[in-house]
Amino acid sequence: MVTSGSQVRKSLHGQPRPGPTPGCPDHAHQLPRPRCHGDCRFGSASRSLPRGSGCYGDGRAGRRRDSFGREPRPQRTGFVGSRRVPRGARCHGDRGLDPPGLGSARNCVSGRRIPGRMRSSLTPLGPSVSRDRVISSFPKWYTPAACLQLREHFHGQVSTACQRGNTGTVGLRLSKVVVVGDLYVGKTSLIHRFCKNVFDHDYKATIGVDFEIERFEVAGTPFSLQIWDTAGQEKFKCIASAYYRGAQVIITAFDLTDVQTLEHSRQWLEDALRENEPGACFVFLVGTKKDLLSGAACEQAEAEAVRLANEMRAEYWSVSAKTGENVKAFFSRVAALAFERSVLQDLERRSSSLLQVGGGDVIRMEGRRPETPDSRRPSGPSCC
Ligand SMILES: Nc1nc2c(ncn2[C@@H]2O[C@H](COP(=O)(O)OP(=O)(O)OP(=O)(O)O)[C@@H](O)[C@H]2O)c(=O)[nH]1
Repeated sequence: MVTSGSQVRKSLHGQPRPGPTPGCPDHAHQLPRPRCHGDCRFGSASRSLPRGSGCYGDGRAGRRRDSFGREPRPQRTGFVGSRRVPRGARCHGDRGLDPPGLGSARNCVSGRRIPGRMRSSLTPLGPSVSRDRVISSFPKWYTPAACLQLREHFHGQVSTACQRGNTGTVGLRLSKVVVVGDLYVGKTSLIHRFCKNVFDHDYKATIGVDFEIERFEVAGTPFSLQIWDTAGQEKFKCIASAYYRGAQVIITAFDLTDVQTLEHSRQWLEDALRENEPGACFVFLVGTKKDLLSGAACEQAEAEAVRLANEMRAEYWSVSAKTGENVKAFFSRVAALAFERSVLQDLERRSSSLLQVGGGDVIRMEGRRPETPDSRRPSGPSCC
């Protein structure tokens, strides 16, 4: 069940707003071309934009004005059949949408598809990412008691590949991050704190899904995360779950002050994993609203969460969207782990395609295959 654009999209006063829902294939012919004004987070004209993601940059650089000299109206970075509306707002949609994946990536100037061969040889251009999105050393875990990897430096093959600029298409692809969890736990607040550095005290329920794209520079290589915010309300679960597929990272959020939301985390993770290949996703368990707890209460909540994180084979983090505590460090860790896996997978893909000779024969491998996080992952519950 998915909402139709005209049914869900409402003005601030609750009046239906005509027009298509960006990202909806049914309205594809009516959608404006993705916009890129050179100062956007996608960078220059050669960058790919998901269809319908009207991009006016991150607000730091000059914006293009219309013919009346007006500033463009602020756009949601990735609006996909969803809208945050005041509590109690209803969703009446009933159609299915395919999440816009890489298949719909377009050249942001011409709107034409970039042929695969050409895309792989493109070097990202445009402005560099902001300083706090530059990751040069491997970001540390929150606690060694529940972490996905204890190493504090990049994998040797990844460092070498980055130094030689041999990271294939990694810099041009997006890694998908899906954030799930009960309603009101603070998923949207966490994403907005990181992507926009804002915090809103008012609760507005997410309907369906929404996404943001964040550009990083990891070990000197451009890298982007597509961060999907999903609705926690049960009645929107069927919409949100359609977007779980193809995730490289699953973030299960719970409210540190509400133990029930921690108990529900396991179910959220199961639902998200069901839509993905086994072992394909990094899993994080994130306790939100850390500012509301202190001392013994905080320690107790964290101890319970660490226990569950180990059962879920997840990395644990406590954060506060209100104060911003640990938010940047957390997403840097997510980006570094996702980047490292992407580079290793790319190396592996390229080495196996080199081994493939005409007629499908495969030459026996002489050296070691590049190690992937999956192949290194222990089978026990703790992955540290
Ligand atoms: N004190 C405090 N409040 C927070 C924090 N994060 C979120 N909140 C508040 O918690 C409420 C819910 O936050 P949201 O981000 O809308 O929650 P959500 O998980 O996205 O909710 P759904 O969209 O319904 O799934 C809002 O009133 C926020 O202001 C935090 O770190 N500290």
